Amino acid sequence: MSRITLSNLAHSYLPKPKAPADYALKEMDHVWQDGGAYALLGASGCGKTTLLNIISGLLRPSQGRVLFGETDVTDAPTAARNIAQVFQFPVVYDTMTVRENLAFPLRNRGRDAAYIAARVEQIAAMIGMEAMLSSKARGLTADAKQKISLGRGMVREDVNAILFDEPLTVIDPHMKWELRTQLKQLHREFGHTMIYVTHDQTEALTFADKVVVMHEGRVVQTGTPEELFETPEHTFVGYFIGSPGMNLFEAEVEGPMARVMGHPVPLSESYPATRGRVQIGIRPEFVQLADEGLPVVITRVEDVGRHRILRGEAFGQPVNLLLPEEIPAATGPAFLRLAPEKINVYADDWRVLPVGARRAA
Ligand SMILES: Nc1ncnc2c1ncn2[C@@H]1O[C@H](COP(=O)(O)OP(=O)(O)OP(=O)(O)O)[C@@H](O)[C@H]1O
Repeated sequence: MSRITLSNLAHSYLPKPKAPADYALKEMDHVWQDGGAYALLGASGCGKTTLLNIISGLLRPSQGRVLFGETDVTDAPTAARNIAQVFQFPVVYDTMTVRENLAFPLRNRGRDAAYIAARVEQIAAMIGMEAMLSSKARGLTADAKQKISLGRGMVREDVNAILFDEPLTVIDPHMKWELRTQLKQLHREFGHTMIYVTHDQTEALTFADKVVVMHEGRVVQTGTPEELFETPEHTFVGYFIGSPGMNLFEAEVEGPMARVMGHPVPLSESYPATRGRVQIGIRPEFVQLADEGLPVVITRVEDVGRHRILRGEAFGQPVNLLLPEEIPAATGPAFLRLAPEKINVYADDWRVLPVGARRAA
C-alpha cells in the first residue's frame, strides 16, 4: 500500500492545448494518503475518470508526475502499478465459475491453493455469493456479474490501491447500500487506499472518510462530509452537496455585516474587504421564517418525511428552507432569518475567510 502523489499534474486530450478550456484536468497537486477511503465526486464530465485513469496508468498525463510512495510511476504501465480496478460494468470471464473468477487474480500471482480457497470463501461471503461459487458466470444477471467484479477487485490484500469507477451503477438499490457497507467494512479490516468515483453524493458521503469534489477539471475541495456541509470552499460544493443545496445571495459585505439588496444580514464574524462577485451562502437547514428580515415569496411547500422543504424566491433567486414538520408553513410572502454563524462568504465562487481565521489543513 502506498501514498499516491499527483505533482503539477494536468491533462489535455488535445495534441497542442493552449487555453485552460483545452484541459480536461487543470494543473493540480494532490496527495491521497496511504490507507485513506476517498470518494471522488463531481458532475458528469468534470474529469473524474480522466484522473482515475492517470492514477491507474491507462492514461499518461500531458503534464506532471504520479508517485506511488517515493516511486515515480508516471511512465509505468497499469500492470506494474499493483492496483486493483473495478469499472462501471462487469469484467468477468463467462466460461469460468464464480469461484474461478474470484480466484483468478490470486492464481495469477502464484498464491498457494489453501490461501486462495480461504480468501475466495471470505470474499464470496462479503458479496453474498457463497451459494453460487460453482456456477458459471455465463447466464448470471448483470447485477451478479458486477458483484463478482467487485469481489475480484478486493480479493488481493497486497495491492497499492483499489480504484472504483462508479461500480454500483448496475446494482439494484437495496444491494447498493449493502455493498457500500461491506466496502467500508473491508476498508476498516485491511486498510487499503481506496478511491471511489461517483457522481452520487449519498454514495460518496456514506463510503468515504474524505470526499474529493471536482468541478470543471479542478479539485475544489477535499474534506470530511461534515466539512463539505459546514464550510463549502467553493459555491459548487455548496450547491452539489446537500439536498436541496446551499442558498446563495448576491451581497455586499463590510466587516461583520452583509447587505442583500440593501437589507442588512448580520454575520457572526468580521470579513476583510473583498473584491469581485460577492455572495453569501447558507444551507436550507439554517434559514428560518421570521417576522422581519429578508423578504421572500414562498411558492411551494413539500413534505419529505420528518421535514418540509419550502421553495421560494428572493430578489429573483430561488431560495430553499428545510423546516421541521411541526412548524406551520404556507405559500405567500414571508421574511427569512439567516443564522449568522452558518453563513459563508464567497468572492468569485471561493470562500472568504473571516478576519483572523485560518484554513483547515
Ligand atoms: N478520450 C477522450 N478524448 C477526448 N476527450 C475526452 C476523452 N475522454 C474524456 N474526454 C473529455 O474530458 C472531459 C472529462 O471527462 P471524464 O470522462 O474524465 O469526466 P467524468 O467526470 O468521469 O464524467 P462521467 O461521470 O460522465 O464519466 C470531458 O469534457 C470529456 O468530454
